[in-house]
Order: sequence, then structure tokens, then C-alpha cells
Amino acid sequence: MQITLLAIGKTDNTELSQLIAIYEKRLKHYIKFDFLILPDIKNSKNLSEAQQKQKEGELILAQLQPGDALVLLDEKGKHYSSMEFSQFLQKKMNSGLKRLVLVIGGPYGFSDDVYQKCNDKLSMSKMTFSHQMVRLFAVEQLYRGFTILKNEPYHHQ
Ligand SMILES: C[S@@+](CC[C@H](N)C(=O)[O-])C[C@H]1O[C@@H](n2cnc3c(N)ncnc32)[C@H](O)[C@@H]1O
Repeated sequence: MQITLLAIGKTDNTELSQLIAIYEKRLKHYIKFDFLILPDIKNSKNLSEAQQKQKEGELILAQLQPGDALVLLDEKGKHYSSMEFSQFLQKKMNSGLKRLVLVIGGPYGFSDDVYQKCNDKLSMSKMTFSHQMVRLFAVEQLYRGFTILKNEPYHHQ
């Protein structure tokens, strides 16, 4: 299985990019992983929130290939512990899935079209994080999940 993490707009802070790169590199020891950043919507200041979400949604959906599982990171999604998240990953791998696409929404979240196409929604907290910060939390939780599956001493219950 391959995992693709999709986000909109480049990571705007060097320290954050460096931290993401550390976990990205670690994660790649366990699974084929790519972090795909879609370009910011042009002239977004002249768009309503709904229009921006719609355009971002079109960019997101254009990335999908037949057979992908589309899973949104969304504060209104299912809550998993890190152990449960590792089991979620294991089940996806066991199912023969070719690519798991995890998506981080833009500043206003996802369009209805994206919600309709998704297979699942995962929340990392009831709190809302910035779309920039979530990138780091996502790569760290993916890395943590694989260390749990490999019984490696990173996660402590
Ligand atoms: C600033 S939030 C958007 C919040 C917006 N109110 C909404 O309706 O979704 C930007 C993105 O970060 C991600 N995000 C923020 N908090 C999250 C959480 N607790 N769990 C999972 N993803 C989260 C989601 O992908 C969200 O679309």
C-alpha cells in the first residue's frame, strides 16, 4: 500500500517544514509515502469561503485514482487512539488497498463534493487545529502507528 498525504498551500514556516521532513523521512522506512502539496487557490481574497472550498475540492478530487481510499482528516470525524489508528492502518493494508489518500482541508475545511466522495473521516482531536499544524500531527501519528505495528519502543501506553 502507498499512503499519500494531501494538503493545500505550501508549509509556510521553516521550522514546521523541518519537523514534517523528519517524520516523513522516518515514515518512509515503513511504507511508500508521499506528501503532496496542492497550490493555493489564486485570488482567494476575491472568493467567498464556499467558492474557495469548492475550488480546493476540485483540486483534491482531481488527484484521485480509481481504487483509492479517500480519508479526510476532519475534526468532526471518528476518534481513534494511536493504537486504534495503527489497527486502522493494518486493516487497510490487509484489504489489499493500493493507495490510502489522507487529506487535510484548507482554512475553511472541505466542500460538500469532497465529503460526498470520502470513504471515512478521522479526527485527531475535538479541537480545531490550523491546516498547517495538522500536517505535522498527521505525519507523526502515521509514524507512531507503524512503530506500534512493528512493536518498536516509540509509543508508550
Ligand atoms: C482550520 S481547519 C478547518 C476548520 C473548518 N472550520 C472546518 O469546517 O473544517 C483546516 C483543516 O485542518 C484539519 N484539522 C483541523 N483540526 C483537526 C482535527 N482536530 N482533526 C483532524 N483534522 C483537523 C482538517 O483537515 C481541516 O479541514
